[in-house]
Amino acid sequence: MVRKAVKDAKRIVIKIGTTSITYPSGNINLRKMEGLARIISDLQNSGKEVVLVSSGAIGAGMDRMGFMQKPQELKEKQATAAVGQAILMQLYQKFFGEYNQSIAQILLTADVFGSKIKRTNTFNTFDTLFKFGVVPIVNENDAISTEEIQEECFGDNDTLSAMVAVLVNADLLMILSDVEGLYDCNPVKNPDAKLITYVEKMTEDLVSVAETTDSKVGTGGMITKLLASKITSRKGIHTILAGSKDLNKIYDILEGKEVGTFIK
Ligand SMILES: Nc1ncnc2c1ncn2[C@@H]1O[C@H](COP(=O)(O)OP(=O)(O)O)[C@@H](O)[C@H]1O
Ligand SMILES: N[C@@H](CCC(=O)OP(=O)(O)O)C(=O)O
Repeated sequence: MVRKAVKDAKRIVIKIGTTSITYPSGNINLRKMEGLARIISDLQNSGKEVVLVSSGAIGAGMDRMGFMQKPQELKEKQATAAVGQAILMQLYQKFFGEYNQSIAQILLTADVFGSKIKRTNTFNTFDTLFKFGVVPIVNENDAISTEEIQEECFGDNDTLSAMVAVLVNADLLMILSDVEGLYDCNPVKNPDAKLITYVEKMTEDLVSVAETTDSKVGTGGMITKLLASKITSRKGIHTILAGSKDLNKIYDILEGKEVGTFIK
């Protein structure tokens, strides 16, 4: 029933993780990026306003530089992200361009959210892009911002997507990943894991079933997705955690169907 609220969502933040837009080999999953561009362009045509928060800069950079593992040194990670971010935007430009959908790149750093002036300026940019019908594509500015890619810091694009959802007064945050939603235990390790379809309130018990990730490219795993949903819930924004395997499910979600995990 509560999923009906999703049907009315006009302004939507969609976050896609590295594991979704790369193959396990590390190569870029062009079909996934292309599908995402087609569906988002179609949603725009239907009158929705979509922000895409896309990870994958480090993954795409690793692919281009021929790295099999994430570089260990911070400066190497940053350089890899700088290479990869340009590749990501080149591909998005191509795929969105096929549907005549304009896109914009917004690279954010954590300090933006802590400063009223920067927040206002950033909001004004988003708002103007919405007015022009442009899809903003957001990532952290990894080349200069150490918070996100340094191991000992707790920054990631799940949290970033929630902060963007709050900043732009979104109606819905959709976090797409390689798993279909929140399970009662890590489904990658437990084949019997059960999908939790509805969360009224994020409790400590639920957070405790979430683990990080064993992926070579993902950051934060399920923990950061749940923490992100806490940020949005506080502002009355619903979050859906769903799988990216079949991107057409984005339509089902927006029709109020029971897909993934709905977090009130
Ligand atoms: N309780 C859980 N339910 C679902 N996924 C979980 C859970 N605990 C840990 N995970 C892990 O979270 C991973 C998704 O996070 P991550 O690898 O960071 O993806 P992304 O790149 O999409 O952000 C899954 O592959 C899974 O291994
Ligand atoms: N900003 C980084 C991604 C960080 C991140 O949170 O990654 P992910 O867990 O794949 O969403 C990048 O573009 O590589």
